[in-house]
Amino acid sequence: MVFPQRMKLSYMSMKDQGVPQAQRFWRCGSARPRGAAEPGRGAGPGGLQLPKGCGRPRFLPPGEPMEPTEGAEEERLVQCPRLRPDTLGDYVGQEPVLGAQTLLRSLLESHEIPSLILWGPPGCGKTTLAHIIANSSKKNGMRFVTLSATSAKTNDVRDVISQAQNEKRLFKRKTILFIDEIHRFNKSQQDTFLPHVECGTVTLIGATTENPSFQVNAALLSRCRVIVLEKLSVQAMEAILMRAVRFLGLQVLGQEDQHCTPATGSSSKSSEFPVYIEEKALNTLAYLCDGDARTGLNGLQLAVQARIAAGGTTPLSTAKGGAADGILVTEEHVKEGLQRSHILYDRAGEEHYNCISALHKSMRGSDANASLYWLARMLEGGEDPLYVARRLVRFASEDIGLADPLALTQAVAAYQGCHFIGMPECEVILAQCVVYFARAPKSIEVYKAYGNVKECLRTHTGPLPPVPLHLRNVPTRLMKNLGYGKGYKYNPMYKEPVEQDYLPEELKGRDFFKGREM
Ligand SMILES: Nc1ncnc2c1ncn2[C@@H]1O[C@H](COP(=O)(O)OP(=O)(O)OP(=O)(O)O)[C@@H](O)[C@H]1O
Repeated sequence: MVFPQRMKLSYMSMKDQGVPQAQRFWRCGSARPRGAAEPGRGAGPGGLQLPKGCGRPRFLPPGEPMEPTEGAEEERLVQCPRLRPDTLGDYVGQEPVLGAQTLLRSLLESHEIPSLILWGPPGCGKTTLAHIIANSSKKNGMRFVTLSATSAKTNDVRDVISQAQNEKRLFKRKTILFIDEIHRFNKSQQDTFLPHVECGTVTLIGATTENPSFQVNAALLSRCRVIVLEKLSVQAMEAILMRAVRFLGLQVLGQEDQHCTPATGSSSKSSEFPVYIEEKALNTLAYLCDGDARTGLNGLQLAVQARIAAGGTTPLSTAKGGAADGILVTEEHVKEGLQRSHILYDRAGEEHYNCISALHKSMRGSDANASLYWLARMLEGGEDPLYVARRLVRFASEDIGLADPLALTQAVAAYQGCHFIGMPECEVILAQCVVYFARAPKSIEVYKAYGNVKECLRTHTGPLPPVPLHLRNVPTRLMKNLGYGKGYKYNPMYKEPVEQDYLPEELKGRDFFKGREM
C-alpha cells in the first residue's frame, strides 16, 4: 500500500502515550498527512523535540529514548509492550459488554468478529479493545488495518478496500479495518466502505466518542453492532494504575513486598533510588481522572518523571518497619501531574460547559485576549474543534447578527476549514474567527425579535390564526375560487412602498422587534 500506514500507527502510539489530541504529531520520516503540523510549527508545550537530522517535530515523552527506526515503532505498537493491554484478560472493566458469558466476549473468543462500532467517552478503552482484537485476529491469519478518520482521505479508504479485495481473492485472507474517531468521516466518506462491509470484504471496527445515531450513516450503523463502553469506574482505574505501577517499577509505600520487581523499560530504572508512591496518591488519581484511563496514566507518568527529574530522596519507613531512602510520589505530586496533563479540562463534564460559556461571554464582551485564552484552554485540553466551530456559528447570529452579517460566513468557513484540515492546524482558523468575533460590532436585534415570535406562538391560546387569504398560494382554480391570493399586491409592480398586511388579522400591529406590543 502506498499510503504510509506506519505514519498513522505513530499517531496512534502518541495517543497511546496520552498525548492530548492537540499535541499529537507525526513521526520523523513520515510524509506529513493532512491535518498534521508543519515542521517546526504548532509544537505543543513540552515533550516536543527536533531530533538531530530530522526536519519534523516528534513527540518524546519525558525520559523516553528515541526509537531507532520507524519499523521498530510499528512493531512496538503491534506488540504493545507499553501499558496498553494485549489480551482480554488484562482488559479492565466494561463487564456489561465484555464480562464472562457476554455475546461479544464469546464472539471474540471464537474469533467471529462482527463489524462493530465502539462508542464511549475518551480513554475508556475503545482503541485498546480494537488492539486486543488486532492481536488475536493476526494470530488467526487475518489482516488488521488501522486508519484514523482525523487524517485519512477517501482515497486512503479506497486503497485499503482494494487491497482487502485482493487479499480476499488471492489468499482468502480477511481484513479488519479499524477506523478511529469514525465520526470525523463525513457521510460520503462513510458511504465509500458501506458496500464492502455489506459484502464482507472488510470487517469494520469504528471507534467514536460521539453518539453514532447522529454521526454514523444509518445504513452503515445497521450493519454494525454498537458496543457502548462506559467511563471506567474508580475501581477499574485503580486496577489499571496498579498495572502501570508494576510496569513502571514503582513500589506502593507500605506494600513494598507486592510490587518489588521493576519491569523492563520502567521509568524507575532511570533513578538510582527506589521510587515509592503513596497508596492515597493512587486512589486520588483513580478518582480524579474521571474514568479516563489515558489521562490517569499520563498523570501518573508525569508525576513520577517530574519527581525523578527533581532528584532528592526522603527517609521512609517501609512495610516491615525498616527505614529506606527513596523518591516519594505523594498525592500533591499526582495532582500536579494531572494539571500538567490537562486533565482538569473534563471534555464531557462541567468544565466543558464552563469553558465554552467563558469563551462565549468573552467574545460577547469584546475581549479578544480572554477569548483566545478560553479557546486555547479547550483545544489544548483535547476539545473537539468542530464542537467549538459549531458554537461559533451560533454566536455569529446570536450576538453579532446583522451588525456584521459576514460573521456568519466566517463561522461557517471556520467550521469547514476545521473539518478539512483537523487539529492541530485548524486551531489558528478558530483563533482567527474568535478574534474576529470579539472585535466585531454586536447586535442581538434578530435574536431577540425571533425570541419574541417564539414566545408569542408558545403563549397563544386556542387555534393559531389562519394564513390571510391574500397571502396564500394559488396553485388550483378551486383555490382561486375560494379567494386564495385575492387582493394580493405583487410588490415589484409598484413604484411606491405597498400598503399591505402580512400578519394574521389578530396580530395586526404586533412588532416583534419592539417586544410584545407596539
Ligand atoms: N479497559 C481498559 N483496561 C485496561 N487499560 C485500559 C482500558 N482502557 C484504557 N486503558 C489504558 O488507557 C490508555 C488509553 O485508552 P484507549 O486509547 O483505548 O482509549 P480510547 O477509548 O480509545 O480513547 P479516545 O476516545 O480518547 O481515543 C490505553 O493505552 C490503556 O493503557
